[in-house]
Parts: sequence; structure tokens; C-alpha cells
Amino acid sequence: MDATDMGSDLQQVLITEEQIGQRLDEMAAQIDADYAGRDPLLVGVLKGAVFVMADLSRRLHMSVPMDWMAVSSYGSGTKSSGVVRILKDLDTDVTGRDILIVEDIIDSGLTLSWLLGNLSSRGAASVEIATLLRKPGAAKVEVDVKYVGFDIPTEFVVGYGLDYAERYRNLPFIGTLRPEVYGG
Ligand SMILES: O=P(O)(O)OC[C@H]1O[C@H](OP(=O)(O)OP(=O)(O)O)[C@H](O)[C@@H]1O
Ligand code: HPA
Ligand SMILES: [Mg+2]
Repeated sequence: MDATDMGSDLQQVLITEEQIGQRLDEMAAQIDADYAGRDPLLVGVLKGAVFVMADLSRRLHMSVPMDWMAVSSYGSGTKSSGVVRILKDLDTDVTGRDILIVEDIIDSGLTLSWLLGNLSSRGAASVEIATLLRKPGAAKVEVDVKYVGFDIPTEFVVGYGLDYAERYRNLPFIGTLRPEVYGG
């Protein structure tokens, strides 16, 4: 793979940088309104959610603490294994806290459904989810998501935090890769 030229690996741009920015504006306004008078803890799910966390949190008018978890269910492939492992846990005691999980994508739903159960069992007062992307056609479990940026087709996408084999996260938009890229 030629790591210096991402553009030639792309098949299609699904969601532009501008569309992402506009949608994050709307989501942030909604979150500010919904959490008025409360003190939510934003929990980003590494590594995919780094970009959404950075761009969504900077659109909020309230000051929010942020913490991070790293869980992995995908390895280096394009299919969820369904087995969720904690690679890095929260530093924060979430007992009694209002938690807003920030994610890049809900695909099968396995990661988020596991995370919801895990954080609720620690005694959080509430646990909600904000995700940039959701693939309704790929759901293996239903997850109740309060804030969704875009529903997308059941295709493997990259960019804006989403990787294929750890690459393409730094594309500023959401796109699909040419089939040849997966071939090698
Ligand atoms: O709904 P699901 O089918 O469970 O898929 C969604 C999860 O998979 C990806 O993370 P991944 O485990 O690949 O780790 P990463 O964020 O480091 O890429 C993505 O960032 C979500 O966390
Ligand atoms: N792309 C990249 N990573 C992912 C996806 C996807 O479509 N679904 C879950 N993790
Ligand atoms: Mg991934």
C-alpha cells in the first residue's frame, strides 16, 4: 500500500466535511439544550471517536469533562468479532454521573450495547449515546441512541476516525474504499 496517497484508494465520498460540520452543529445545540443545568461526562470510545469528540465537544457551550475508554471488537478486519475487550478503562468514577458516550459509528451495535450495559452496571445516573454514523441495515442488536448524525448504507466506510487496518482515520470526510484496497 502506498500510505502517502489516500485519494487514489477512495471509491466514493459519502459524507463531506461540510455536511459533518453542519450536523455536528445541530447535535451540539441539542445536547446543550438537553443537558442544561446538568454536568454530563463525555466518554469517548478510542480510537474511532477521537475526531467526533474533538469536533462535537468544541461546539458545546457548556464546559464538559471528558474521559476515554478503549474497547475493541474488530481487530484489523472489516467484521465485528462480537467479543468486546477493554483495552483502556475510564479514569473517572461514574457513580451517579450522567454519561454521554461519544462514538464514530454504530454498525452491528455489539460494541455499544455491551458498553451501555457495562457503564450502567457501574451505577451511572444515565447513559446516552451520541454517534456520528449508524448503519440500520447492519444491526445485530438494537441500541437506543439519542443522537445520530447520519444513517448510512451497510457498507464499510472510512475517514473521520474510522479505519481500515488502522489507516484512513485522518480523511476529513466519510468515504468508501475501492475493492482492490481490501484485496492485498
Ligand atoms: O457496532 P459495532 O459493530 O460494534 O461497531 C462499532 C465499533 O467498531 C469500531 O471500533 P473498533 O473496535 O474497530 O476500534 P477503533 O475505534 O479503534 O477502530 C467503531 O469505532 C465502533 O466503536
Ligand atoms: N468502517 C470502519 N470501522 C468500522 C466500521 C466501518 O464501516 N464499522 C465498525 N467499525
Ligand atoms: Mg475500527
